[in-house]
Amino acid sequence: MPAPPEFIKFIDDNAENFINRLAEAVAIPSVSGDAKYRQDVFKMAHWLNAQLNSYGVETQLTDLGKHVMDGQELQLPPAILGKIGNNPNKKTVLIYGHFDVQPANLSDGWSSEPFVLTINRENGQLVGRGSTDDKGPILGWLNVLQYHAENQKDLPVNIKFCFEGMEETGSEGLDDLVKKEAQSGGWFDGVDCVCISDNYWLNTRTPVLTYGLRGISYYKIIVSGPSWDLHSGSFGRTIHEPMTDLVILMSKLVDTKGHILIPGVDEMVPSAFADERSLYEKLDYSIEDIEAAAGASIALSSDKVEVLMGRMRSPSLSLHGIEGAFYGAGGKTVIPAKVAGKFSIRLVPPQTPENIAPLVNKYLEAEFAKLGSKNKLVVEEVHGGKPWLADLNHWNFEAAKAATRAVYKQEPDMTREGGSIPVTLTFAEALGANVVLLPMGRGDDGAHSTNEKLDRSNFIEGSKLLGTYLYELAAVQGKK
Ligand SMILES: C[C@H](N)C(=O)N[C@@H](Cc1c[nH]cn1)C(=O)O
Ligand SMILES: [Zn+2]
Ligand SMILES: [Zn+2]
Repeated sequence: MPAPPEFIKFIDDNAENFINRLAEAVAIPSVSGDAKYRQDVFKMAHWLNAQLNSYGVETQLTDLGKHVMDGQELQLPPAILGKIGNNPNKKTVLIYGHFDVQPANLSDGWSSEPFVLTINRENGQLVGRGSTDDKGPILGWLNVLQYHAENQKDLPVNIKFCFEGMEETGSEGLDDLVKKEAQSGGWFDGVDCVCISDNYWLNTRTPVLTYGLRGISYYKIIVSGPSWDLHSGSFGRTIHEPMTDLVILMSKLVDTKGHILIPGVDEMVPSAFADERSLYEKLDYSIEDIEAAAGASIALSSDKVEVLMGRMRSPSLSLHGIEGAFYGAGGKTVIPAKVAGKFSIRLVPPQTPENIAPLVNKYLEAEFAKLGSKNKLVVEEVHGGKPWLADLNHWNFEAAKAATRAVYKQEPDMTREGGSIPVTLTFAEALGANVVLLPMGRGDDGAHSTNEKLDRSNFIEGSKLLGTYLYELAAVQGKK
C-alpha cells in the first residue's frame, strides 16, 4: 500500500514549517552528559510531549529516578511513552528516538552557534547540534503525525512511542522501564515490530537499512597522588606525577592500527566466515567516502572491505579525553593532582560490557603495577550497552525496503552501524519483536562532531520515508 500522494505533497508543501520546528528543537540545548544542561533536557521532554499531544498522541512522562553523574546526584529526565490508535486489525509499531544531544561549544571549532539552526541556502545543509542525531528524525515522525491529524486521516498502523533523554549518556533507567512495560498489560504490550531512525547512511548517495549495532563500554581511569596541583619547577622529578602514569596507561590500550591491546578483547570475536567479504564488497562505499566524511586522507587501510569490517564487525577502542589536565591557553607549568582518562570500547557479539570488564580491570591493574608508582588508580565503568544483530529477512525489513524504493527509487544497502543505541537489544529481547533501523541522515553529517548537519533533502525525503514505511508496514504480509 503506497503512501497517499496527498501525504507526499503535504510534506513538500510544509517543508519550511518543518525546518522552523527543527530550529525550535535545536535551540533547546538538551545535553544529557553535562549537569548544567539538565533542566534543558527536561524542557526538551516537555516540548516534545506537547507536540505529540497536539497531534492526538496519548502520552505519559515516566519518572526514571535519580542517578549520579560526575559526583553529583541528579534527577533523570523522563522517558516519554506515547500511543495513538488501538485498532486490533492493524499492526502496532513501536518507534524509539532520543531527544538529548552530545555537548557542543562554539570554541570546539563550530562555524556557527551550535544551538542555532543555521540554514545554508546554497547547499541545503541544516547545521546545528542534534539536527541529525536525533532531533531531525524525531521531528520526521512529528511531520508524519501532523499530516494525519490536520487532515483527519487514520494512521495505517497503531503506533507506540518511546522517546528518551539519556541515550548519549548510557540510557540510564530505560532498560528496566522497557522490560516492565513489555509485560502483559504494559504500555508496549501488543507491539509487533520496532523502528528506530537514529543512525546514518554509509555515504551521501545511497539509503540504508541497518541490522546491527555495536555495543559500548565506557571507562574512566582516575590517577591521583598529590593533595593539590603542584608547581612543576618545585616538584618535577621529585614525585610520581599522575598525568605521566595516566598517559602511559592510556598508550597501552590500543595501537596505531586500531588493534586493541587488552588481552582477550579482539580474540573474543570469531574470524570472518568463508564468504563474508562479499557482504561488504557489494556495499556502495569507497575510501573516498570515509576520507571525505573525516575531512582528511587518513583511512587505516586502502581496502574498502577491511575498513567496513573494522567499523561493522570488529570492536574498536577510542581515547576520548583527560579530565583535570591543563588544556587552556598559555604555558601553565602545573602538575595536575588528579586526572581522569576517558576511553570507550565498541563491542560486537559475543562481547558484552559484563564479559569485557574483568579483562579491562585486570589489564589496567597489571600495567599500573608495572609502573611502580605511589599514585592511586581507580577504574570506573561509566556506562555500557550490548551489541545487537537482527534478522533482516523479516517483514519489518521488507516494509522498510519497499518504502525506500518508493521514496528514493533506489535499493537500500544493508549495513551494520558502528555506533551504539543501548536499548535496541532490550526492545528486541523484551518484546520478542524485530527491530529495523531506518536512518534519515547521511554518512557525512558529523554526528557528535563540530558543524553537525542534516541535509534539507534528507529531512524532507526522510519524513516521506518514515510515513511511507508505516503504509508499507500495513500492507506487508506478516503477523497481524
Ligand atoms: C548511533 C546513535 N545515534 C549514537 O550516537 N549513539 C551513541 C550512544 C552513546 C553511548 N555512549 C555515549 N553515547 C554512540 O554511539 O556514541
Ligand atoms: Zn549520538
Ligand atoms: Zn543518536
